[in-house]
This record gives sequence, C-alpha cells and structure tokens, in this order.
Amino acid sequence: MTDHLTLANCVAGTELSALCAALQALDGEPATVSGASAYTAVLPLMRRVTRLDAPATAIQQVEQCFLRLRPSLEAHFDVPLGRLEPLQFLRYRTGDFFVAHQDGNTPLIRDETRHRRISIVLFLNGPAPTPGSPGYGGGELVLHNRTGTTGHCALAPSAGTVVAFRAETTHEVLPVTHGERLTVIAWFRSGDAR
Ligand SMILES: O=C(O)CCC(=O)C(=O)O
Ligand SMILES: [Fe+2]
Repeated sequence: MTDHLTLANCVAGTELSALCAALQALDGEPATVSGASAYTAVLPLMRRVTRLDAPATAIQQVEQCFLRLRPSLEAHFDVPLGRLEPLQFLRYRTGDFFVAHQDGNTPLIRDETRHRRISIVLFLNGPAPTPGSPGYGGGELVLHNRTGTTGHCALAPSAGTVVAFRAETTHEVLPVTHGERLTVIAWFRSGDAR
C-alpha cells in the first residue's frame, strides 16, 4: 500500500472547464528540475512538461482549494503543515512525462526542497479512452511503495480529483499517449519552516 490520499470532486465541473479552456490557450516554458546543488535546470531526459503562466484568478481558485484541504492532510498524514509553495500549472502533451523522483524531504539533499512534507496534485482533466475525445491517454501518476521493492499504484483519476502524498514518496508520470494532461502541483512545507 502506498500512503496517499485521493479526494474526488475538489473542484466543480463548470470551474474545471473554465480553467482548462484558459490554460489550453496559453504558451509556457519547459518545466525545470530541482537539483542537489542550488540550481534548477531544464533536463528533458528527466522531465518533459510545460509550466504554464496561469491567470491570477486561476491561481487563487486552486490555492484556496489546496488551503482548505490542509487540516485533512495534517490529520491523514499526521504531520503539522506550514505554508504552501507557489502552485505550478503543468501541461503534458503527447509524449511528455516525468521520470521517477522524489519531491523533497530526502535526507541527502539539503536544498529548499527539504522543507516539503506533502505533495498535492489537482487533476484538471481526466483520462480519455480514445484519441480525439477530451482528456488524455497514458499519463498515469505512479506512486511507488515506500519500501521501494514491491507495490505501486498507477492513478488516472477523474477531473477535479486531488491526490496528496508524502514529498519523499518516489513517483513518476508515465508518458502521455494521446491528448493533453493538465495538472496543478504544489507542496505544503513543514509546520516549522518559513
Ligand atoms: O503532474 C503530476 O501528476 C505530478 C508532477 C510531479 O510529480 C512534479 O511536478 O513533481
Ligand atoms: Fe513530483
């Protein structure tokens, strides 16, 4: 069993459609990867995804949704949570992916990511069985078991679902096989970090 929380219907369908339409019209920059040293880099062999410059209203809307969930996350993961890092709006086009990684709270890495406790992902759209229908194929969020040897779960939840997991959980996004996958990711830092 992986230690994660799945919460369906965190954002209403009408709001999701508006968010998707606003985002689909945007250009963006290739997203970067946090490194062990104090830099971030675009590493296309590790992560291929576009980070979108979302409108302020969209940022506020999703931020409020994430902040409302903080007490439930603290209770489920039994960890006091502090501030929410700035949201990242992500667009994975066909062929885009993110290899297995951890988001933070890993003892060997002493950069800013060490303060992250909970990763939180909102799925703005959902899986589509066939190319041409709205949504995407592939693109599962795979969470690996904490022991790292056996067990994982591959998630492709419906639009509006939030998935939260400990930042140190190894996870990956499998390549998108058709369509466009839209997610928002952010991290709650530890209760005693600034
Ligand atoms: O888009 C996702 O489902 C997760 C993205 C991710 O793991 C990350 O940005 O660190
Ligand atoms: Fe991640």
